[in-house]
Amino acid sequence: MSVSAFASPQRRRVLVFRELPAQQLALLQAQYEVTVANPRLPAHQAAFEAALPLAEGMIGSSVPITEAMLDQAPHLKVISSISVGVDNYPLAALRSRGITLCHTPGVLTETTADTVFALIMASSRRLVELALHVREGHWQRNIDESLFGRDVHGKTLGILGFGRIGQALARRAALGFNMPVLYHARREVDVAQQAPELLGRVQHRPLDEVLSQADIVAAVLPLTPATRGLMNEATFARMKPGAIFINGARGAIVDEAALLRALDSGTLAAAGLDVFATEPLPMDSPLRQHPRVTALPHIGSATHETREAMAAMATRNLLKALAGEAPEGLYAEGPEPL
Ligand SMILES: NC(=O)c1ccc[n+]([C@@H]2O[C@H](COP(=O)([O-])OP(=O)(O)OC[C@H]3O[C@@H](n4cnc5c(N)ncnc54)[C@H](O)[C@@H]3O)[C@@H](O)[C@H]2O)c1
Ligand SMILES: O=C(O)[C@H](O)CO
Repeated sequence: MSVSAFASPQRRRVLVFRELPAQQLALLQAQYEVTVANPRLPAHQAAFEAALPLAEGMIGSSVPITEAMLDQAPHLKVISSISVGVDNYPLAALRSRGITLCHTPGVLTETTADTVFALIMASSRRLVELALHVREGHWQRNIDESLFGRDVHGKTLGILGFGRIGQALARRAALGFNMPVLYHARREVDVAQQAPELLGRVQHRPLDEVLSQADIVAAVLPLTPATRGLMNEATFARMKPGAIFINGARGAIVDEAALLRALDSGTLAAAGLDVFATEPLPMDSPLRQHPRVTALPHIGSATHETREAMAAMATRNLLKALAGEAPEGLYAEGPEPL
């Protein structure tokens, strides 16, 4: 991606802070003067900062937007995130400044649930480890039980967060793999109304019960002040000995040092992680080499189809919100603030 600006003083300005497909970029350029500058790239930082003072709209993802940036952007009206998670945005500051936040719920739900289920399979059946066993030439005779995995079908799945992705994950587990599902969420879901196919197959339980009864626990809830560090020394200690932990949410919901201790003490048999406290995962992170960790580079929604759908939705959101119309992906905090 190159830093680019298309000068025309009278046009309203939009700042694209992460790569956008050409088709979406063209839609923006047809109406607005567009600067493309990703502040995570040193070569783009100056252009990003220079674009803030006149920007009315911003679109992108994976960049923490700070109050200091908002201070530099007095004309900003809309931020359109190419993500469903909104933990990169200072929600209270946006609210108090009257800046609209949009996101991309729904279009990535099924793909992210696929990724989380893939991590469940990979961690339980040791798929990555055993594929490397073959690739690295260690398959010289039939494997013995030291390389056996654990069944997934029929095991109890605990889901932390039972919104769009949690319910899509429950469908895969309950309907496809005959797994009883326990879930922990801020409130009980009316399954008969919202997910009738899961009636009788999922149960809302307090966190402690989900942790102590599930064979596999998968986190798919947002990162908020209430969920930061949710999985820590005490909560890992409540999990079944030999259980498996999967994180498809955000890295910071986990105390990674406590996770490593739970793996090394034998409390956890394995962990499957798509997200980390620091991304990309630092070279010296022990999670990178741990034999019982399957680590992915934050690919929950990373398919061609889904990333295109997210970019298209985020672009529509930005155009609508800047036109003063109601965008499909308006981020609205629920009755309980995050
Ligand atoms: N790994 C990835 O690439 C990837 C992709 C998409 C989404 N995500 C993450 O998944 C999250 C969930 O997405 P979604 O579309 O299912 O959201 P959603 O809003 O539909 O569902 C969130 C669920 O979490 C629950 N929850 C919220 N705060 C809670 C708390 N303090 N305690 C217990 N439960 C709580 C809610 O009650 C709800 O059931 C996103 O916010 C994002 O961080 C990750
Ligand atoms: O929140 C999301 O949409 C995913 O994590 C992709 O960034």
